[in-house]
Amino acid sequence: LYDAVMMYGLALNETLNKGLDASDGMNVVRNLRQKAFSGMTGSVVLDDGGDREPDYWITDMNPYTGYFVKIAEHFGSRRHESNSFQEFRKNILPPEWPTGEVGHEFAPPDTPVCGFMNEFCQEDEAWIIIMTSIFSAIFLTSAVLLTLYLYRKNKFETELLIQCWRIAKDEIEMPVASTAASAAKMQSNSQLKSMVSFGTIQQQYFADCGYYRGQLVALKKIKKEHMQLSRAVLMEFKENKEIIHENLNAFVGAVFDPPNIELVSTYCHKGSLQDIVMNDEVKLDASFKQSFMMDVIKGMNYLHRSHLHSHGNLKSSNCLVDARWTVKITDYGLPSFLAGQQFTEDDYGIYRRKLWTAPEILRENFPPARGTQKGDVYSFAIVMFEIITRSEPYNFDTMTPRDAVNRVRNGESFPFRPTLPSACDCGNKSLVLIQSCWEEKPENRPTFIQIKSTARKMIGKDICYTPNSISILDNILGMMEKYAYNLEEIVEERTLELVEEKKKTDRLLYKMLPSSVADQLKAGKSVTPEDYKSSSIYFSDIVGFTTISCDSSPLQIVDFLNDLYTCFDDIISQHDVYKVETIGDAYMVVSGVPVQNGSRHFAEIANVSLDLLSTVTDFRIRHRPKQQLQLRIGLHSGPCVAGVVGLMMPRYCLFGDTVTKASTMEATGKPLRIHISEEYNRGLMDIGGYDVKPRGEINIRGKGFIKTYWLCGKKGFKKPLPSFE
Ligand SMILES: Nc1nc2c(ncn2[C@@H]2O[C@H](COP(=O)(O)OP(=O)(O)OP(=O)(O)O)[C@@H](O)[C@H]2O)c(=O)[nH]1
Ligand SMILES: [Mg+2]
Repeated sequence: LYDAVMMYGLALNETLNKGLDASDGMNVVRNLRQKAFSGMTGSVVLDDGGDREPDYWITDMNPYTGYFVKIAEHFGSRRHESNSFQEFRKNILPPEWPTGEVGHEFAPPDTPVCGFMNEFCQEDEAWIIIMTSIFSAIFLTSAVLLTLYLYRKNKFETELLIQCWRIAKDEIEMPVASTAASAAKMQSNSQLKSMVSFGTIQQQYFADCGYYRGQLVALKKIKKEHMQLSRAVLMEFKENKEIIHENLNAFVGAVFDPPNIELVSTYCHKGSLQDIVMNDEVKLDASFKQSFMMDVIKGMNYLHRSHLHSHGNLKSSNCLVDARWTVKITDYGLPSFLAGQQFTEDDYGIYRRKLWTAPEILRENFPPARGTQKGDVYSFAIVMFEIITRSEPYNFDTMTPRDAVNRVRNGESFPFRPTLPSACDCGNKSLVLIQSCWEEKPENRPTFIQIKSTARKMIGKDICYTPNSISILDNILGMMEKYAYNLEEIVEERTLELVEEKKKTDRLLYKMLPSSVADQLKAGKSVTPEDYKSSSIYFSDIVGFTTISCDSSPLQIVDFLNDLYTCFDDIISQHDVYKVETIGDAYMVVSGVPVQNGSRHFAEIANVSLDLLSTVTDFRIRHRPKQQLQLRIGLHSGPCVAGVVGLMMPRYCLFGDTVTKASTMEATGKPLRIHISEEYNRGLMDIGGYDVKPRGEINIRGKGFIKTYWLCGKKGFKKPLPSFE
């Protein structure tokens, strides 16, 4: 503080001496430069900038003794007076550095390489960071890719080694007897047919089948006794397992237990396309054929775009038809696995296999194991020919398969092919498509993508399908819907007819039996006999009917009785009476049964009798118009029992003495007269208004002499009646 006050005092004095304003700090500070005085801390020297040049010395700690040793001195006060460096800086001892080195030459730089604020190294560092990041990214990516590659390779190899396609023979259960029989039956229809069609084939194939994990599978025996599972074969199995498409028959796996080697694939219930198209019992319309064609095209299109690239053995026996009528192509892939089979077929069989092979492949000494895509298109043309014509490609009655194959191979000036029909139910464009597919030059044949689009257009135009729904199932469903709708209408119609018929039957039943009785019988109940306390019974008979019958033909009699009883029925329908029966010329009517009517039955029966008698007076027999019909009527009243007798032809009958007596009244009466009993007469008298005359007493067998009466008319009865004189 002393030195500071001194310094300020000197500067202030000089400012004032110069006549400057001392209240301006800058003036005072400017007079502080280049000053020297002796202060409390020694000599104080200020340089041009007003900074103090101090005197000091530097000590260094001796690491061995632990004492500080003066190694240099600095005399700031002398700095401006001396000309040589040594005069104001004096090195006493060389400095010893923390590195162990001794001497000024080992002194660390006064400024760090990258500067105190890293200002000299910034650009370099950014560059290094960028480069480091790039290299790290490249390294990391490569490492990830390498790991991925190794992982996939490892996985692939593991999968190859695991052999997930491999099936142990005992994992396949043979179908139990009934299932096997039905499976055999399912096939035998088609297979048997194929045996007939290809009568000259010596070996008949039947697909063996079994159950693998509950699924019905077809087993195909490979004709090889020894075989190594090479890497190529393993790869092929893996490839086949990965193929999944609606129109490619699923490859389930293989039994590999040499000499037993079998391929296992999903079983198709309807057999092969060959079996179906050659079976006359299977009716195929155009839509079915087109659906088959579309299925084969879709399956092949997928196969050609898959890693399998081509089929190489496309033929109708390798197009299977499943339970839903979908075609599924089979026997694809596995070229190395299938190569070298020992076929035991004869010449016929060997050449038959080649009917689907394209001419350029037939000409090759070593045909490609997988075939070619264009070769598949040729095979497809032959399959399509078989579907459309439902016949074999060539007529083997006139030529052998060997001839046919040789002619195709030789490439005649007009290439030898199956003979196409002039028209086709699937549309004539199908024929054009077939021709383009079996072109001699492979490059002129279309690809399956082109075939698919042509077929879609063709089918879309010719047939009712829309291009997006070309499926036989859609077609069948459509047909079923229509059928169901139609069926509903038919059921409705039939129900109405049934109701009408039932009404007719009911009407007939109600005519034959009292409605209460008919209802009971309809309900399946037994009819209990009913007791009636009071009823009136009418009996009538045609006088001389036997004579009339003898003189007439049966038909005339039927006509006559029909006329008469229709007329009678018409009359009785106007009264409260019930017609019980007609037996020949006898006519029986009752009142008060089956519906009781108190004592009204006396009057009802009397009225009916008078009406009938009056009608008879006018009635003319059709074939004997001059003859007067004579009716004998007897009436009686009393209790009776009514019931139904018989099960086959149930009849409503009346029983009791009243019935017998009424019949007797009729039998003992006279022509064109109404003979009534004493009991009945009493009832009539109670009602009154009837004209009744006593007949006197007559002798009735078993009853003795009884009083009887004649009913001759009724008050107010205007209809004509015969004379009772
Ligand atoms: N029902 C039914 N029959 C089949 C099945 N697989 C094959 N078949 C029948 O077995 C017969 C013989 O088949 P394969 O042994 O493959 O003989 P191929 O098809 O004539 O000739 P390649 O395939 O060349 O060996 C076929 O014609 C079919 O009728 C199937 O899943 N279900
Ligand atoms: Mg096959």
